[in-house]
Amino acid sequence: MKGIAAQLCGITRRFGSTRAVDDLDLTIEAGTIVALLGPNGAGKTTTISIMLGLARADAGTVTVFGESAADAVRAGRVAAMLQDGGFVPGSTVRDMIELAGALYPRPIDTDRALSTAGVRDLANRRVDRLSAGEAQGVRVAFALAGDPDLLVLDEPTTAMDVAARQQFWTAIRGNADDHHTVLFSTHQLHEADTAADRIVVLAAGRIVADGPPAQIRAAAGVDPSATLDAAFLALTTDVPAVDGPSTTTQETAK
Ligand SMILES: Nc1ncnc2c1ncn2[C@@H]1O[C@H](COP(=O)(O)OP(=O)(O)OP(=O)(O)O)[C@@H](O)[C@H]1O
Repeated sequence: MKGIAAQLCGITRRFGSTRAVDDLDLTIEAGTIVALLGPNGAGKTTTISIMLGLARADAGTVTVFGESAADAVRAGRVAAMLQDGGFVPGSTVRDMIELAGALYPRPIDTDRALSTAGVRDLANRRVDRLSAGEAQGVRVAFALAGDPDLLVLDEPTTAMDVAARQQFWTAIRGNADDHHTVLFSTHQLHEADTAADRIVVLAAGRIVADGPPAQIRAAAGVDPSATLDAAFLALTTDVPAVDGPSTTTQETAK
């Protein structure tokens, strides 16, 4: 299944005078792993929230597998792992993953989701007794359980230790094929460098570079052997924000 997983055209979202996302065009091809990078406040979470239908755009259109984000989510084609995703208190990890699978038309086996996410040993643990890194792993299993066509991950490895991060990226790469598309945001740029087919760099709500890691370095004018951090800083430092007219101020996009 090649084709377009998600398409954002002319997306703008303002919070008061801040343009969190500013006339953004982004097409994500099916079967690719795409990293969304940007400094704090660049608009990554807002973009992801709009793509998932969790926040509205002030302007522009979003389609996911050719339909509205809400319809794609309802059809079980999209799953997300968000920064603050919570669990049902008192339930076990296994309960949560079974619940996640039950929400989707073609769930994978619960043990497979747990193993892929590296949390099988935690299956009988209560979710309110997990460490922060363990909880991240369980969120990964939760997102994988429905075998979604598009997996959206907002800063997925935050709080994971080195071994858990390695296992996570092995699982994500192993899961990516023509049928599985992954979009993730991260501040761990080396992870984007090694895991992503394509990197989209946002600053002040706009795309300032887009392409495979080598193209990002070239766009930044840094040496091909330079770290992605160096390219990122060259691309995103001192990008001016564009102020927009005041509209919504309190609405939640996170
Ligand atoms: N609910 C909200 N109300 C007001 N302003 C908001 C809201 N959500 C986001 N913003 C603002 O929109 C801009 C983009 O925020 P967003 O959370 O999308 O950035 P981000 O790239 O995900 O940042 P981070 O890396 O810190 O998570 C920021 O200036 C932020 O302060």
